[in-house]
Amino acid sequence: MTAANPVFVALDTTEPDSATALARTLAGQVGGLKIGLEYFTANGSHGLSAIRETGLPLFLDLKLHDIPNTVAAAMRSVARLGVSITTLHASGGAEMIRAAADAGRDSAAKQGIAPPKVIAVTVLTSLDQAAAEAVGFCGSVADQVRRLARLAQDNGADGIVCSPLEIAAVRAECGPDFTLVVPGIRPAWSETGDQKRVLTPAEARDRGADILVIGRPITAAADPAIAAGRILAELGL
Ligand SMILES: O=C(O)c1cc(=O)[nH]c(=O)n1[C@@H]1O[C@H](COP(=O)(O)O)[C@@H](O)[C@H]1O
Repeated sequence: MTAANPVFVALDTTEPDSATALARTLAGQVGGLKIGLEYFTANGSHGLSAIRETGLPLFLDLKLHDIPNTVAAAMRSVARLGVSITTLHASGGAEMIRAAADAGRDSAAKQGIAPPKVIAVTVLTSLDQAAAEAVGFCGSVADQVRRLARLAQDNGADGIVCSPLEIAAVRAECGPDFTLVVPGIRPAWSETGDQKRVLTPAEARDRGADILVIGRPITAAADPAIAAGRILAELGL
């Protein structure tokens, strides 16, 4: 179930003007726009209006992680914003995931709008094996991702976030209809930065990613439209 254009660009900035300008510049090239903590904490839900005008699907990446009652309440508000995708941390546990997924669907239904896909973050792509062990994850990162993917699917999440390296393991565990959102995407010509578990856009797509989340390789490029065009060409789009 790979989207026609799987590229979602991460508009990681606090500035509404630059986010909007970038969104307009890239609107004809990408499949969607991701707004994260950096932007949302600075601008709140009002900051979404101008970006929404591009007409592209919005992915509101807040990575909720708290007790079930708190996350469910936050998810009710997120679901009223009319975004297509949102995130929580799978490590918040079964009850938290279930409460959030149910709350999002109920809240959207009351508004008569489609619910956001609830996507559970497994092991952040900025963690390598040693860093994952240091926070107490046991076994290999791939095993931990697979375990959290199973927990997420069993408790009503629509999909997960994982690095490109775990796509095959999660597909085998969760099947073809579970949405795999994949950051840690680095074209051969771009810097890795703080990302640890990375592959190129084409490698991630070929392994079965549904959504490729790409930030700095596009947004920090001298010309973001040219960088996006290069990535689309590598994907054959
Ligand atoms: O949930 C996410 O989107 C996410 C999860 C994860 O494990 N790793 C990760 O990088 N992300 C997000 O994906 C984007 C990656 O940006 P770049 O590293 O600039 O391509 C950022 O907005 C991160 O917040």
